[in-house]
Formats: sequence, structure tokens, C-alpha cells
Amino acid sequence: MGGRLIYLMGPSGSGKDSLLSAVRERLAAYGCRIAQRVITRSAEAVGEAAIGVSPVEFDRMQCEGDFALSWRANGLAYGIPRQIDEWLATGQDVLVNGSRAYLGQARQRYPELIGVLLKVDMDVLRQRLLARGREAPEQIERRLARNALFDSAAATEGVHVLDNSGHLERTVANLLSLIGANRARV
Ligand SMILES: Nc1ncnc2c1ncn2[C@@H]1O[C@H](COP(=O)(O)OP(=O)(O)O)[C@@H](O)[C@H]1O
Ligand SMILES: O=P(O)(O)OC[C@H]1O[C@H](OP(=O)(O)OP(=O)(O)O)[C@H](O)[C@@H]1O
Repeated sequence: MGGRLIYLMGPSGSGKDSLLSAVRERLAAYGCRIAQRVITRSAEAVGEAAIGVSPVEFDRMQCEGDFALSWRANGLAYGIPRQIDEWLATGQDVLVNGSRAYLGQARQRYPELIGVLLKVDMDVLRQRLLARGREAPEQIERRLARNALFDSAAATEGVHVLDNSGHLERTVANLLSLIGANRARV
């Protein structure tokens, strides 16, 4: 039997990287892989378990079929290495940090994917983005404005919504429970 693809999404600043860092070891113990993303962001500013490449290198990798999934957003290009297909084929679950805008295309390739949407109140989101300090204020406002694209009910159809407005540990527990990683694998 193939593994499950868990497709984590959420606004910039909703806590995807923090959540993935917090669950990394527990998911590894459960046998679930976390895909390392390739991003056209300088390596210093990647700030997560991702690989930074130049736009030219990204295009070359894409042409060579290195990515199972890839998309562009926020002026950047993102790729999920095709290695995830080997993991899924050998029955391992895989968690990817995805894009809300790309969900439909991801579903075309992986119809059984499990969508998980991290949600945070708008004011909390702005505060967290400013406190993180990775983007300039105008970039932060553009990222917040982008969220209006995903306000419709359709955006949450068929996806599991996890609220990360509170403590991260609660969100961690909810994600592990959703995946079934809080109990022994049978
Ligand atoms: N539950 C939480 N409570 C408080 N701060 C959080 C929580 N989750 C994430 N953060 C903080 O919010 C900021 C954005 O989180 P991050 O994981 O970088 O989000 P994303 O990867 O979705 O852009 C970071 O500074 C992070 O430390
Ligand atoms: O279509 P959207 O849901 O808006 O997503 C667009 C991109 O933004 C996020 O990336 P990234 O991790 O670079 O942004 P963040 O760390 O600032 O959230 C997300 O993971 C997608 O790659």
C-alpha cells in the first residue's frame, strides 16, 4: 500500500515552519517524512529545512523533472523534490509544506492527498510576521493581502483546518492526532 501525502498549507506567518520543526522528530519516529523544499530564496534567509537555489538553477531543475510539485508565489519559486514519489511508493507517509493556490493542481497529481490548513487570526498574523522580521513591512502587507484570495468557503472544502492562534504545542498535538502519529503504527 502507498503512503499518504499530507499537504500542509496556510498563510505566510501562520506557523508552518514552526509546526514542522516541532513535529519533525515525532514524525520521524512514526515513519513520516517531511519533504525538504527547494526555494529561490537566499540560503541565509530560507529559515527552515529548505534548499536555497538561484532562479536559473530552479528552472534547470524543473526542466530536468526534479520536482514532483512546483509553484510560484510571493515572487519566489518553490519545488518539492520528486524523491517523495519513491517514499510514497514504499508506503511512507510524506508531509509537504504546500501552497493554498496550488492545492487544486496538487490534488490532480495526488487525488488522495490530505489537506491541512493552518489558520491564525489576521491581527495575530500581522504581529507574528512583523516579529519574525524576515520580510520588509511592505512585503508583509502584500502577503496579508494575498489571504483575501483564500477567503471563500471553497478554500477550506475537503481540508482539515487547524487553528494556530494559540499555543504551538496544542497545534502540534492536533496535527499528530490528525495524522495518527500520536499512537503506535499497526
Ligand atoms: N502558536 C504560536 N504562537 C506564537 N508564535 C508562533 C506560533 N506559531 C508560530 N509562531 C511564530 O510566528 C512566526 C511565523 O511562524 P513561521 O513558522 O515562520 O510561519 P510560516 O512558516 O507559516 O510562514 C515565527 O516568528 C514563529 O516563531
Ligand atoms: O498560495 P499560498 O498558500 O499563499 O502559499 C504561497 C507560498 O507561501 C508560502 O511559502 P513560504 O514558506 O515561503 O512563506 P512563509 O514561510 O512566509 O509562509 C507557502 O508555503 C507557499 O509556498
